[in-house]
Amino acid sequence: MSPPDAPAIETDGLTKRYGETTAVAGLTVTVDRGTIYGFLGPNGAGKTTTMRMLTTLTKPTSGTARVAGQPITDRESVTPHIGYLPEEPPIYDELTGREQLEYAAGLRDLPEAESTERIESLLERFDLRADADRRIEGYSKGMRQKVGVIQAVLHEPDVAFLDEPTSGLDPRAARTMRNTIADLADQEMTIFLSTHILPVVDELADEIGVLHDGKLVAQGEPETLKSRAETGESRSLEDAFLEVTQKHGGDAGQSAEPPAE
Ligand SMILES: Nc1ncnc2c1ncn2[C@@H]1O[C@H](COP(=O)(O)OP(=O)(O)OP(=O)(O)O)[C@@H](O)[C@H]1O
Repeated sequence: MSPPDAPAIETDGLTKRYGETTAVAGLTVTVDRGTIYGFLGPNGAGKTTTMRMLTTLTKPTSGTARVAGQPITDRESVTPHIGYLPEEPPIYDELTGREQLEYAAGLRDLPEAESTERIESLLERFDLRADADRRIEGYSKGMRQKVGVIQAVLHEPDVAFLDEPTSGLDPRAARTMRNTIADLADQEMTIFLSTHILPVVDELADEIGVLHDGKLVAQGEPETLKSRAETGESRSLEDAFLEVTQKHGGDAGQSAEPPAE
């Protein structure tokens, strides 16, 4: 169990360097339990590197972090508490969708009855039941994405790290994804959500952090970020994003184009 009062995520000066490149520079953030944290930033800002550190896949160069109260240096204690959907979901083409999910449940030591029930209900929810016994090699990008997300939350982790969860999904599936994320947060799961699709973050996030060149350049509730400090007048999240990433240098405008869902 994680300590009951610990924040879901707590980082202090988290830094990652690759040779001359500083991918993440002294990141200090706190994410409360049961909230949805929208993690934004232009291409190359350091979002994936941050998520890889928080999921113990990459070691920080310096700084510390705790996820579900566990230090990220202790991989074995962090892993049971987290789920991760990376940009390319780790799935086996030769398995069927259902076999892949059963395999993922097995890795998490989920009791069979519980995992069967959850797998069936998530397959149903994502409209994948009819294809669940086909091999993944024949799946579309969106179907693979659905399998990736289901396996990231199947074991009901305390914290789910989702990198572009709506990528490749048609509008109906993207809506199912957004509703699922909101439901999971209602059930006290913390969602660390990275996406370039700003309306998704605007709709879902309780708190937003904007990363630029490895540094956190803005943080707050969506409404706060959207309100202009000088006049109090509201602007779109896209305008706010462009402004904070422009102010801190770089050609943020290029990277803020929302990709098609
Ligand atoms: N394994 C690596 N070796 C060297 N440099 C790396 C490595 N991984 C990331 N970087 C560099 O670190 C910086 C941050 O990359 P990262 O992938 O974390 O950005 P991102 O915000 O996830 O970008 P995107 O939105 O394009 O996915 C980039 O300059 C990238 O080139």
